[in-house]
Amino acid sequence: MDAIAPGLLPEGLADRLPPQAEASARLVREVLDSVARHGYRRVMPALAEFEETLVTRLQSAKAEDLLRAVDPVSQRTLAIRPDMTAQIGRIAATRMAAAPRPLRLCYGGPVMKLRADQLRPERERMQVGAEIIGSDSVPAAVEIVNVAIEALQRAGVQGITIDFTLPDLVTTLAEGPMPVPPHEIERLRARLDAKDAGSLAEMGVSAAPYQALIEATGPFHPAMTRLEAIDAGCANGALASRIAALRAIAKPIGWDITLTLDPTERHGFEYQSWFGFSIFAEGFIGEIGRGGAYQVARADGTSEAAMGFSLYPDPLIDAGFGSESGKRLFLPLGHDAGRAAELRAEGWVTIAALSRADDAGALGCEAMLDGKEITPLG
Ligand SMILES: N[C@@H](Cc1c[nH]c[nH+]1)C(=O)O
Repeated sequence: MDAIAPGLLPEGLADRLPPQAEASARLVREVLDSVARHGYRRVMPALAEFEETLVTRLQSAKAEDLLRAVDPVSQRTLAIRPDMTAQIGRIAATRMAAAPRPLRLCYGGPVMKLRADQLRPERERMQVGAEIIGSDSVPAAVEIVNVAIEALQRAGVQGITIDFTLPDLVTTLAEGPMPVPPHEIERLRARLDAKDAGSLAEMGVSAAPYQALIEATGPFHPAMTRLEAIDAGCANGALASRIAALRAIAKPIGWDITLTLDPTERHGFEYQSWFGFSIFAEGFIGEIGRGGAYQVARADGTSEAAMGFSLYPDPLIDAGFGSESGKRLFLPLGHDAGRAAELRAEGWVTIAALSRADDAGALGCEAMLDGKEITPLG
């Protein structure tokens, strides 16, 4: 094998340099501060854990999608977390099993996937989010969606779109009022993913009623009207409670947020149940966040309802969110340390000379301390 060039990182991994490293930390901080005001308390799950505990807790990550290694210490396979929600579930089901419900927790940190996806080449991503453990009710969904929106808006994100989905919709219909043989469901879902009405028709009579679901996609209100028509027709009222829930979740959302519906969307919703949502922001390709209802498995075989959201803020950071350009002041050799401390307290960033060779301009300073005075640099 050839030697690795110095500074080369594996595909999909990258360092964050100034000023983005600081911007990333600031943005994560802003989101966490915003959710903390709603009573979410921070946990810091471990960076890696036993593969089986990550895979089984939510049926989320499939083992082959995890970055794994055999731990020489425990002789077991460890995996780097691909999604902190599963870890929050583990913590809630074990060490915080006795904590009162609903349990509100939040988190922020890097996660790692084995493979990049088509839209995002990076494998390591920052994830920040909040989870309610102990409820997946409509009020829990209302809170989670609104807390996510508020956190993004406080961070300055505009042009937010929330796309609602019903992750278990197809299974519910296929097992109930719109029956499809179990071995056909996957094929049906793939064709719905492709929004290909023609290929659905080719699947035969049992798949035909599903064509209407393709039409129930797009701006929220017209799409909901179409979903209601499906419910009144071939779904035989099986969706009534879901439709009412979606309307209740949508109701308090501000007019400045665009709402859409994509009832059969399942990409990224591997473990969510009756409700899911994706978050988009104007000018960004792909989602910047996602959330929904799910179940956390407990050791005794029972499960607990939960609801949460995760944001993936890296594209925002690349676009300049979170950056704050502090004014940089050069402190020459022998400067007045007391005055410099005062100026730092006023918000200046000070760069102290270590030798006569240090160049204020090259070090990015816009001013210099001259006695007690600030002198702008040309
Ligand atoms: N962790 C999920 C989103 C989520 C949080 N809570 C529930 N769902 C994801 O990143 O896709």
